[in-house]
Amino acid sequence: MNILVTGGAGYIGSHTAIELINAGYEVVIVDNLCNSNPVVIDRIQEITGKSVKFYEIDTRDSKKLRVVFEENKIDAVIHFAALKAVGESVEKPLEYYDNNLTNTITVLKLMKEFGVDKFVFSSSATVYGNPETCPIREDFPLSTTNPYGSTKLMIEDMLRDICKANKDFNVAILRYFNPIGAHESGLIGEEPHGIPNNLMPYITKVAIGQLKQLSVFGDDYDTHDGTGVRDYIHVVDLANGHVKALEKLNQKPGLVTYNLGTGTGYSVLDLVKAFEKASGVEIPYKIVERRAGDIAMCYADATKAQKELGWVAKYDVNKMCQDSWNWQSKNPNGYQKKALETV
Ligand SMILES: NC(=O)c1ccc[n+]([C@@H]2O[C@H](COP(=O)([O-])OP(=O)(O)OC[C@H]3O[C@@H](n4cnc5c(N)ncnc54)[C@H](O)[C@@H]3O)[C@@H](O)[C@H]2O)c1
Ligand SMILES: O=c1ccn([C@@H]2O[C@H](COP(=O)(O)OP(=O)(O)O[C@H]3O[C@H](CO)[C@H](O)[C@H](O)[C@H]3O)[C@@H](O)[C@H]2O)c(=O)[nH]1
Repeated sequence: MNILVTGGAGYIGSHTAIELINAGYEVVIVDNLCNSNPVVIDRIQEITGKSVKFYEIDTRDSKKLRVVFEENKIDAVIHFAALKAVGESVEKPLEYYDNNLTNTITVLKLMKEFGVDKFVFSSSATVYGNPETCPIREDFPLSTTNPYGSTKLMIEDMLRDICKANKDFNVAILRYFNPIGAHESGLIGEEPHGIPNNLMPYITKVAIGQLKQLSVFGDDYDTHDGTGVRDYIHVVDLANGHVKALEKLNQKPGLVTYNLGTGTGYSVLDLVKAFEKASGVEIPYKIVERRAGDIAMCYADATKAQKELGWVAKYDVNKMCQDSWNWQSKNPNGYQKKALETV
């Protein structure tokens, strides 16, 4: 089977491409590289020993994307391509609505035209807004607090409408919790531009000496140590969730929705301690004000994916920290430095 992976040069897409290839799928990647580096494609090939077709295309560009459907018999699409920074989405809402909605509609229209009936969508736990209780089940109420989250919820709504109207279309909405870690080779990982917004990349940048100390956003939340609690999940486990979702779509289930998380919450300070233990590097931190828009606690009830997909996260927080550090320490400047060195 040929799987079109949009955004496949990005953090989660690249790890998923590897797990798809390992599971015997052929992978076609489309990415405009707005948040990724072409070196990733070489690394995927190096890790898997298989070749990957890559098109540098903006998925909003229907004319160019059509060529991908013409040149390849696509059986299913896994749609990662999106802009994903919450803060930036508040500053640049139009760019977020344009990129995330337009590109999804363009992909879906071409799928309809070419008779492709399986679609896996990267959604986010952000669609649960500020949940009243944890763990969060898939049937909890949905709401959003920023334009990025709204794009995810709008696309989910669109997919629910499409599946109501077309009983032959199959969609897996996957709501990711907090992906961290990297492929254990250390060849691919997360490479945020500028100062990281997310906790784990910030920690690894402090560990490598590029940032002085971590700011912990608030220690007065109603959690076991006052700092925010999240459901961190190893990116390779998350990637495997996509392989399982594809298997499910082969059974033609219509629309299905799954949380992909471990079901366990760790606080900011828990993660700092786990990282220090895994890496042997001390992480200096200071407690600062809460970050606007943050919630106290967010972790999944992951039992639905376990029951219906036979998927369960295998890697613990120690492995997540080890692999994040392995990636960061082998690539202190991300892909750019390595790319120049290997020239
Ligand atoms: N990382 C997270 O914490 C997280 C959590 C929940 C959901 N998600 C979602 O998962 C998906 C993948 O996230 P990621 O962390 O790998 O992000 P990423 O930025 O590393 O990957 C996204 C990729 O999409 C590409 N892209 C963006 N717009 C495009 C367009 N118009 N045409 C072609 N390519 C385009 C980027 O260049 C990038 O390579 C996104 O949809 C994101 O919203 C991520
Ligand atoms: O420098 C930092 C960065 C983060 N945090 C704290 O660490 C926790 C995790 O923060 P992240 O920014 O890593 O992750 P979020 O849970 O805030 O958000 C991420 O996961 C969400 C899903 O749960 C959405 O997908 C969102 O887009 C994505 O950025 C929060 O308590 C946050 O306050 C810090 O203390 N210091």
